[in-house]
Amino acid sequence: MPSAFAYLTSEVDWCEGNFEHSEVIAEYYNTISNVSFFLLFPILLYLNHQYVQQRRLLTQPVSLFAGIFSTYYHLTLSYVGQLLDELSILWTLALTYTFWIPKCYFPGFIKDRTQFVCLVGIATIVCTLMSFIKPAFNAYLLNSISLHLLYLTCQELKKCSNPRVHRIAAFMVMWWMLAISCWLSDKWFCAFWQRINFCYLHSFWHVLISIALLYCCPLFIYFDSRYEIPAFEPELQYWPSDSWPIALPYLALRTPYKQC
Ligand SMILES: CCCCCCCC/C=C\CCCCCCCC(=O)N[C@@H](CO)[C@H](O)/C=C/CCCCCCCCCCCCC
Ligand SMILES: [Ca+2]
Ligand SMILES: [Zn+2]
Repeated sequence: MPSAFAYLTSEVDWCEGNFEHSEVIAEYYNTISNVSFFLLFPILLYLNHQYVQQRRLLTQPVSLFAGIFSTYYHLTLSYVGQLLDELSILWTLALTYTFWIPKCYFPGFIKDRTQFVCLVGIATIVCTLMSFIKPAFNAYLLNSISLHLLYLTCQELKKCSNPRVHRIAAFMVMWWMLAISCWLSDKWFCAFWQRINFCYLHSFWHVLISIALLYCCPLFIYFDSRYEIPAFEPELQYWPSDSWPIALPYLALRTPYKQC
């Protein structure tokens, strides 16, 4: 029986041909496209430094682990690589949920954040154990979390008339839809993509979901700051400037309201 660390032992093999461009890298483009995850964290940290200073909180460092393990997974297509890839995403999402879900979205039977942390902890442990049984199924489960994030976004948008916030949410949804279409298409229609010799959709997914997160994170920290740091006025802005055709959204915290 091959070791769980051995090449090509993972349950899922993506559409890109294996060892086509290198003798050591199983899926070349799927591996190098992970660079987008490594760029994500420093960009978010740099742009949203005011928020980080105030809240002393940003779980995005964990997205670096997602990048490292995703690189290892596509490089080897090993069973351990697949597990680490999924578990790093699962635990990043769990951390994000425990810190950022506003209290008003807790289930009715939950009284405070401590109880909510316990609930998320139990769900995460169950999903971690499930990963060992059927890692391929867990990938669908992880993607379905995006639907819950979408629901939360809709609920928050109902309470907010700021057109900038609505615009950033619309861009986030657009990038996410492009990303998820690539992920699903690579999985389900691989025979078609092989026929036309274009098997790179999973690497497109890596880049597109990173772009979606560039919109998702400022948006969610904007919602969070309205609940948790009411002394500041949050404002979504674009770097380097609003007028540039390509610009990155970030959260600026305006000077505290004057207290009488
Ligand atoms: C401050 C608020 C932040 C909000 C949410 C941020 C959550 C960040 C969580 C995790 C980082 C995601 C890193 C993705 C790594 C993907 C690696 C990968 O491609 N793995 C595949 C195998 O190679 C695997 O099949 C993929 C599994 C599914 C991953 C699902 C990730 C969902 C991330 C949520 C994105 C939300 C975007 C907008 C939603 C409307
Ligand atoms: Ca492959
Ligand atoms: Zn991947």
